[in-house]
Amino acid sequence: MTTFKELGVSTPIMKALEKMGFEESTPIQAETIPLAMQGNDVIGQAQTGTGKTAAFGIPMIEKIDPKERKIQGLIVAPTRELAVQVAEEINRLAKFKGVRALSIYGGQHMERQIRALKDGPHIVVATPGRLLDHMRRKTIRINMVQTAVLDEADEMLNMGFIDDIRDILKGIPEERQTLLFSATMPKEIRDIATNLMKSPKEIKVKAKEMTVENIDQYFIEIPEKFKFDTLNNHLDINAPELAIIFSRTKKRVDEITEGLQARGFRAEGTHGDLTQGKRTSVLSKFKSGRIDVLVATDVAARGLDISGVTHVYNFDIPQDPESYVHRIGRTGRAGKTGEAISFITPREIGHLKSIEKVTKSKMKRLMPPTNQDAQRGQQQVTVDKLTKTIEQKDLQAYHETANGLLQENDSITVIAAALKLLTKERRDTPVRISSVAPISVKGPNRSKDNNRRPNNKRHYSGQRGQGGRNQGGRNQGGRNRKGNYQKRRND
Ligand SMILES: Nc1ncnc2c1ncn2[C@@H]1O[C@H](COP(=O)(O)OP(=O)(O)OP(=O)(O)O)[C@@H](O)[C@H]1O
Ligand SMILES: [Mg+2]
Repeated sequence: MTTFKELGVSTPIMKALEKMGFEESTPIQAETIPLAMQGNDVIGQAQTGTGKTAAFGIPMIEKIDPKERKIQGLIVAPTRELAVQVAEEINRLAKFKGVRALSIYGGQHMERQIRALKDGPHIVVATPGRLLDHMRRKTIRINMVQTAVLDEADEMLNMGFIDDIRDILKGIPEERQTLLFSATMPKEIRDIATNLMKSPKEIKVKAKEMTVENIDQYFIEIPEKFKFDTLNNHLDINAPELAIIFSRTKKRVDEITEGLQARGFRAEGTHGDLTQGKRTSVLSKFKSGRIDVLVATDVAARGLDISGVTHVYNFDIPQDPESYVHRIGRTGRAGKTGEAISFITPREIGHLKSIEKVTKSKMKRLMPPTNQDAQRGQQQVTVDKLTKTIEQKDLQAYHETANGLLQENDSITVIAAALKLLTKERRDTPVRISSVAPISVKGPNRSKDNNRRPNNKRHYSGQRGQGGRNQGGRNQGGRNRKGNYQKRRND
């Protein structure tokens, strides 16, 4: 392991790193920082949650002259939440150098942003659409930018942001340095990226698997109509500290959220149709633990770093293996462990295999828990809580009352009553989730909801459902689907 000092990081940033509790660099940081500080263009690929933000953030901050009140660094990120988060991390890193980062994104008041831009930030973190808006209105000056970063580069290039990115980069001096980062980088996307850069150095942190090994990956084969109750049972058994449930459509996100609330969970949903204010407030409630379950579309799949996320559920399996990697990467970050559980309908088993092939990791099969399992699981959660309290040994004040109770009842009854009181009441409010077609290779365009462009060049050909009705055996299904997956990549 390499220390940041060994990487040539300057004193003010060292001070910030110490405050942030970063003792050693992560592999992507150890490889990127020196190369980027020498001025190289870099394509950096490393698993989710391994510190890519600081890997590009530190060399960017190092190059900035704090006395020059002009935008010298520009970071482009695919979602608003991510832009905010990256700006926060940059500000933490840059605090003692007097360098300031500002996030700008759609859905926020233009006037307020313009005022904030006039305040002279050194670094701007922006979503592509809003940044272009400012460029066209000439309310942002990026002609002094020396370093440009595309975070989640493949995501932005993949679905039609390529022209936007090109337009953005055209506004920046040619002698700029360009850094491009993501946990996934399909070859074709990397080729596009390379065209935007000057003989980039490629850093790929060697890993056997695309996913980090501290995430335990499971799948449950389950027909569509049983998914919700299975999710309910699973949440009861696992009692996650924080869980994210990914679903394919905004409508299903709303329905799952309402269903979970009706069953007594503290859950809220987020997707691209909500106002920015709502999205921000849901996320901050989740971060602070005021809700335990976040239901989301892929808008929350990329880059979000929320500590305490112990479980990720794919209520619907995503179309792309890359999306799978990013979704499950919301847990198991910075060396912590996590669990990812994907619900697969029987027709989607082939798709599961194709995801496993690309990610080079295996999901273990879990049997769907029964209601009885859930009940037992819930009681276990209570028992664990009781045991913890017993271990704390601070119970003297209750002894007399306890004795009194035991004189009138037998101990089993008393404990059973305590367990009952402490166990979350299971509700069986009926919940109906409208159905969706299973993922099929020749399925519809992948429905993401962050400002996809209509001129999306990558699309699935064929009719909805065809591939999914492939009745071939599991392996055959996998082969077919993989074949189609590759076709999509090449079209
Ligand atoms: N050297 C380090 N030591 C300890 N913690 C670190 C270090 N570098 C980064 N972290 C922390 O690890 C977490 C994940 O970092 P970050 O969000 O940059 O990951 P990422 O690689 O960009 O992941 P993703 O692919 O999901 O975007 C953050 O909470 C960050 O503060
Ligand atoms: Mg990131």
